[in-house]
Amino acid sequence: MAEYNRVSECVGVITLRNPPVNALSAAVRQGIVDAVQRALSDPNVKSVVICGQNGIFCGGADIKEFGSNMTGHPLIPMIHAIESANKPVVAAIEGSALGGGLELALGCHYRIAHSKARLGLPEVSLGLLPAAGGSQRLPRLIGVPAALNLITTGRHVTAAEALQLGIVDQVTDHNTVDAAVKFALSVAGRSLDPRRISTHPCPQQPDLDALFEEVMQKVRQSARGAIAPIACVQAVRAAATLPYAQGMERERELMATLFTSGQARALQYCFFAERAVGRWRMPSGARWDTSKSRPVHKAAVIGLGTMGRGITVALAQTGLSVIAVETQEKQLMEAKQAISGMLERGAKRRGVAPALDGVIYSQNIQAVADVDLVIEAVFEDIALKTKVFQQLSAVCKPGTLLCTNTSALDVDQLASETPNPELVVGMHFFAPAHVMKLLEVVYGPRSSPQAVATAMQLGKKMGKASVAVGNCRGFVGNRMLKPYIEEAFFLLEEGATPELVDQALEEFGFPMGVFRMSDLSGLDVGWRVRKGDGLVEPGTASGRFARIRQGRRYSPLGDLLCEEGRFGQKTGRGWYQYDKPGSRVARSDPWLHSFLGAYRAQHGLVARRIDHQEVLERCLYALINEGFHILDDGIAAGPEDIDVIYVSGYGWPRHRGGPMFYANMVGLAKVLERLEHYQQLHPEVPHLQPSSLLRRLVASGSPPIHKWGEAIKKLHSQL
Ligand SMILES: CC/C=C\CC(=O)SCCNC(=O)CCNC(=O)[C@H](O)C(C)(C)COP(=O)(O)OP(=O)(O)OC[C@H]1O[C@@H](n2cnc3c(N)ncnc32)[C@H](O)[C@@H]1OP(=O)(O)O
Repeated sequence: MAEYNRVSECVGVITLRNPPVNALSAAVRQGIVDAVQRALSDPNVKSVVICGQNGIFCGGADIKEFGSNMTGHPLIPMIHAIESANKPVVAAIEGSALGGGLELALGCHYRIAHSKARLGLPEVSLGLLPAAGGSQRLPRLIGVPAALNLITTGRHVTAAEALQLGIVDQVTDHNTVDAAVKFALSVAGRSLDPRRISTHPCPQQPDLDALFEEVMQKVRQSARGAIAPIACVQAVRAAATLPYAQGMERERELMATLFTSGQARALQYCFFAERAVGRWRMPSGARWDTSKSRPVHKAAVIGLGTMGRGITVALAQTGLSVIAVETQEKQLMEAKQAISGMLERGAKRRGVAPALDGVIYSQNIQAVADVDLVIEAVFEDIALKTKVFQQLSAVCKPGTLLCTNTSALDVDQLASETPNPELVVGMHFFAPAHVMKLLEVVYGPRSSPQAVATAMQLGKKMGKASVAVGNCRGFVGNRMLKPYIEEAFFLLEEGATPELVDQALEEFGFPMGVFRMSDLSGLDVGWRVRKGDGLVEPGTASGRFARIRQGRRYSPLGDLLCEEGRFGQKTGRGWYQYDKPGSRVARSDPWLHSFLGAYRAQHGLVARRIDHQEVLERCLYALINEGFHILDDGIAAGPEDIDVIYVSGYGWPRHRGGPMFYANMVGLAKVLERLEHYQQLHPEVPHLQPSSLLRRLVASGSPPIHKWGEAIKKLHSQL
């Protein structure tokens, strides 16, 4: 797992071999220890180079080992042995040096990086801190402010930035191992004392206390309940204020707390879940590894409203050539200006040239005749979308993939209106489409595996967390959101306020509670949908029966606010009040509170005290319950798909892993018991009726989340 060779007579080269990322598994650690010993005891060897096979130095500790009892040679003494070696050790960094990989490099006396290499300490994103001495060595090497920035954000830096910060000693465009060997030869015999980072004091920093206070405040604010960023600040503070050995002790204590925390488990689950969703599969048996995607060189976007503009930008930024179509000249000109601005700002941020020439604007749908893929993003209206799809079928060359950007419409119905339904898939983007990470790729029963593979591949190219899901009302994300929002409305009827509900959800970790979010996205959006569903009734009927519609409990609160013209931020009034239309700072609104009081009186509802626990259980367990229905229906292939959707697109706190992971952490039996409890209290609310899959999983002993797939298969085969 670590190969040892002698080159140029006197340089020992240690190559980490553990594909795909040369993670520091127990076998690799042992291999390094043995090879270092061999090099140091060989009198012919004057210096040592450590590198990784296949163009990647090291992706860090083996995250898979974290879930088990870690055995084997520990990382810290291994790195210490390298740093205290009496022969120079040079790290030859190609590809990535991340986490434990960079900590290993920091234990070396010199670091040479390829110009395309990326370096970082991303442990914080796994709920950890760089606890193989990284939190103590990096501040000593590059100073406290820069180290705090890297360690608390986990961001990766380019080789150029690493050189500027002083993390690496040299950057090369050529063969990195050759450069490192040459370098190792040149430094053989030099004193190593100044090169042992752990022996350096931290560079002096004026106003250290003020700096730490400021950073801690910033981190607490952005962490939204995550504990690792705070521990990272504490560890760097130890580096700045304590001798190395004591700093290491503090690093160890902080790591022990993080390591056993549920948050680290949740974040590591997210890491693997994000990769697992790329290995999509459909109920038909089609899979990612047996379905070939089609090349997409040229794409088109139809409809340049907010979504179409964002999608055009996302496509153009991947280097694709894009035809952007809008039939009205004025709208086309406005869109062109807006898209160019977005491309320019994006390019400036990324330090590249804007892809302005990549977009061709047209009023004529004929312009898309030779594209490989079209994304239709016209208004959310099935008749309009059908018309556009029929036009596209007539205009596009044979085999062009037709994608619809819809958040709720029936993808299969749309497909059935075209001569080639196998070429149709949904691509549900989230606004703003060039920023938001999530993409639901929606397949209907007739979508071909190739169409799904192509949309998934395109999503990956756009840097999206792309999740393949089946076709149903609301797909996965919005379908689960419905019971969540309905429960929040019911809680208001029963005595809660928007402030109380939002506070409970924001303390849980959502960036915005349900009512602040509703004010941001516009109350009229849901109103329109409810009207379409025939749920909105005019008038002021009172009593319980006025709140039973289509056989189930219904809260008209949102409709009543819309009737008052309260659409949220855009009108300056919604569940909260705002200084003026478009303003973002939500303030409590006395009008709303008296409105709720009058509403309850009208309907004979007596307000009761509702606590945060009830808010969380009612809103979150209703949402999770729908997740179980979705799994049972085969709309999502596994819990990971649902969790990636919620973490990437719906603000579910990442350190809680996603709704299905959270249910697993809370305990399925507990979730079931609370749903049964609330269902007894509210029998007219079907979404509180526990899903049969949840019941069956509990009855089969609540298997851990990574075994749900097997359990679901077994349970289905028994039906
Ligand atoms: C005492 C504690 C000391 C140290 C703590 C640590 O070091 S924690 C680990 C810190 N390292 C990281 O967080 C890096 C994680 N990996 C990545 O960011 C990327 O994988 C990387 C290295 C940039 C490569 O990206 P790429 O897009 O090329 O590949 P991909 O992400 O799809 O990964 C390929 C497969 O490798 C698996 N993998 C990646 N890193 C690790 C790892 N550190 N341990 C175990 N496995 C890892 C990844 O899961 C992929 O496999 P798959 O089967 O598809 O899940």
